[in-house]
Amino acid sequence: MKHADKNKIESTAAPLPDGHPSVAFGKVGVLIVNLGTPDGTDYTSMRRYLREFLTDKRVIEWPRVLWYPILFGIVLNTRPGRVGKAYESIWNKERDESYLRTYTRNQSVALASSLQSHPNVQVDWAMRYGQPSIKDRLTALKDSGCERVLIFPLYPQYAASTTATVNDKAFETLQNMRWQPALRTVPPYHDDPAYVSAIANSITEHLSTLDWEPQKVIASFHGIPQSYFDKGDPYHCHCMKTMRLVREKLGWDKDKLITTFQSRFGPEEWLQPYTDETIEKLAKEGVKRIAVINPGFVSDCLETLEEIAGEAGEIFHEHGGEKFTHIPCLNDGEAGMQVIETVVRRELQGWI
Ligand SMILES: C=CC1=C(C)c2cc3[nH]c(cc4nc(cc5[nH]c(cc1n2)c(C)c5CCC(=O)O)C(CCC(=O)O)=C4C)c(C)c3C=C
Ligand SMILES: [Fe+2]
Ligand SMILES: [Fe+2]
Repeated sequence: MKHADKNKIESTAAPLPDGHPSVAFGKVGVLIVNLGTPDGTDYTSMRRYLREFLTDKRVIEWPRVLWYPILFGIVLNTRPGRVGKAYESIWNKERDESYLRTYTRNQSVALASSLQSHPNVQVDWAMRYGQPSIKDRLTALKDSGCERVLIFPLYPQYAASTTATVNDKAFETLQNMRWQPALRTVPPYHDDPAYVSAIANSITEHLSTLDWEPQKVIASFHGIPQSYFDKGDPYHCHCMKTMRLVREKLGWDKDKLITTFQSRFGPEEWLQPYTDETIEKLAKEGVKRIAVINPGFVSDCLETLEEIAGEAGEIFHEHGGEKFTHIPCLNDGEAGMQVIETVVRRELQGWI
């Protein structure tokens, strides 16, 4: 037996004695998890989703006594209607769901297919907020015989408000299990050569489809409050490292590829430079052609389709910009699946 085979799950069990409860075993689970999404764009669905999201202490770290009166008194009364309209504009009407859900499901199906040569591996998907929940899918994997489960938070750059809260939820689910599966969590892969190449290639491939060349390419990441960074969150460093590597891969200089942060929420200062302000400034300075990419988002969603492809494009045009293009996320395409499969195969080493 090769060294790496020692940890593999062998199904050499004898038949169960009479009266013994039936047990499923011998499998390895992979659970890919993205942020979440409302079930519908109506007020009730939006409120339920935002409530689950915005009561997460990993997302809003303010003391509850200060935050809850604002959340329940103002935010959850005003935001569901406004954000519901934004979701409506990017809703996948064919499936009556958000694209984030569509892409995440497709990624799970494609990953399962690429791991077909390992029949004991079972792939599933979940959302941190909304459905399908981490609790339900992790329990289903365990019940179907997964003795080992790899949790894959679909965020290349680690942030406590994304990666850690997925892992927290998975471990919280285990707290209620008598017979827990062994759990592994996927580390950030912001500097993985497969990911860096996929982002660099997606830029060059997209630009080759245009009959114009952008003067600037903006890499816009979701922001976090500056105070989270000051407390030690590595997110900013991960974003900056990703973009240094992408720039090196492309052989571009610093002026051509700019890193910015979007999606501010609340009155605090967030990571800077802000995407909207940068785009406005560039347009005012006379830059006429830009492209924007969202390397931190594995799948297109509200934040990329509405906030960037929609709103950011409008800001650019309003202030004198002429040509604007949004470079799509890797989604469930071949290059994106190559990244997901590479990371999963590496993290499953010793288990398959
Ligand atoms: C303080 C609040 C928030 C922090 C911190 C935050 C971090 C963060 N979020 C993502 C990825 C996504 N966020 C999305 C939507 C979204 N984010 C917040 C707030 C914070 N995010 C809110 C309130 C919302 C909902 C929309 C809204 O009300 O504005 C999404 C899109 C989901 C979809 O269904 O399309 C993603 C994805 C990251 C990566 C991140 C920290 C690094
Ligand atoms: Fe967010
Ligand atoms: Fe740093």
